[in-house]
Amino acid sequence: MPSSIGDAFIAHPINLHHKHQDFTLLQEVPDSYTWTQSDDYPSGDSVISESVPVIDLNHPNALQLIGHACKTWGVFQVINHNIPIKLLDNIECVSRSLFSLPIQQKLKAARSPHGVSGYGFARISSHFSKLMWSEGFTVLGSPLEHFCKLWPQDYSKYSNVIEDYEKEMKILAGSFMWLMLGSLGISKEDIKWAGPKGDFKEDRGALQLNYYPACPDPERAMGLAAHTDSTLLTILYQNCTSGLQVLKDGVGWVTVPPVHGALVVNVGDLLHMLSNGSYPSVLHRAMVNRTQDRISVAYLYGPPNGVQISPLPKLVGPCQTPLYRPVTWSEYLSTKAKHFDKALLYVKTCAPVNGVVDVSDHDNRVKVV
Ligand SMILES: C=C1C[C@]23C[C@H]1CC[C@H]2[C@@]12CCC[C@@](C)(C(=O)O1)[C@H]2[C@@H]3C(=O)O
Ligand SMILES: O=C(O)CCC(=O)C(=O)O
Ligand SMILES: [Fe+2]
Repeated sequence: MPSSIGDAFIAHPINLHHKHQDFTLLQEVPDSYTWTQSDDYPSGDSVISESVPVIDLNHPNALQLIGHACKTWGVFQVINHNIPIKLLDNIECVSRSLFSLPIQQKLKAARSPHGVSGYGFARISSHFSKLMWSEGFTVLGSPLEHFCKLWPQDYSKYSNVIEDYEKEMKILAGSFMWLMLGSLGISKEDIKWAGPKGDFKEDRGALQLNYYPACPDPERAMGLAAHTDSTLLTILYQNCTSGLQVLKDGVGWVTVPPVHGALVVNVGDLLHMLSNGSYPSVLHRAMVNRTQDRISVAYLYGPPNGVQISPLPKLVGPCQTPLYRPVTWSEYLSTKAKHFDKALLYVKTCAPVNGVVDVSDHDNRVKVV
């Protein structure tokens, strides 16, 4: 099993046989980018009767509001988070500069099939037969190695912004951990790996820059297909073009409108496990726009290498068994790379008895039949 997230995909490299596209040359959506219902394409319009909560972190009841949003939606937007608007502007500028480089230049920093960092299709692309109308750049740790290839002259001004952003996001993500878990009655003593000061100093994150070019036929294209994040939590900055949608049980796809200066926070699969299923990891996707391009930056936050995530004992009733078995982040990423939307089933302690899933006898895992 992989021991760090940089190794998580070694056993499951992505081998896409499609060439990278220069979207600016496309006057129409090619067949390989045309999604239909059977490709998991969105049916109908998104719902506007309900909206994802926008929470002011200075509100006296912020903790309760966050807890409620996590339980009912698995996602919320936050304002007054103390991240300077200037830094959000700067990360958007760096992303725009990167994606507007010529395709040959971007490919110099291409992600390797078994790697995490670099330029390329979203990792989940290998689970779909159609291509997504987007480009991505993933940063794990320092962006220097790749940025030297993209901008041989002035890589440091770009990498400084990324490093500042990563630093701020890491601190913010640590605070969200306590806010999201605090509302479930979890305190600093309950999580040993939070470190002696409870500041989650050792935890780590990856940064995903996403670019969605304007699309001549947005109804038939998909920016980023529906997925849950394999994280504890994700903090997303989206620019002023809408595109993010979340699926709410019994309601449908709901657009998360950009709110100036706000950040979107969503529950990932690992926090869902830690909460013993109380918090859903929200299914989300990104749609594209006919006239405007769109940029988003996701900070994907997870536990340190080697730490096993399992339901917190306080959240498992005295007569219950925990819903999930312990897994490290890299083990889970590897399971996700192989089984995608079935990954959570594979880490369940027992299979549902509805006949969809069967317990395999030889490796003690769940087999989907
Ligand atoms: C730490 C992570 C989390 C990853 C894999 C790895 C690096 C890149 C992340 C994303 C970012 C884009 C959506 C996603 C679904 C994808 O394709 O790559 C994410 C995935 C996950 O959350 O599973
Ligand atoms: O672009 C968006 O709004 C969503 C991006 C996303 O889901 C991701 O990077 O994991
Ligand atoms: Fe996501």
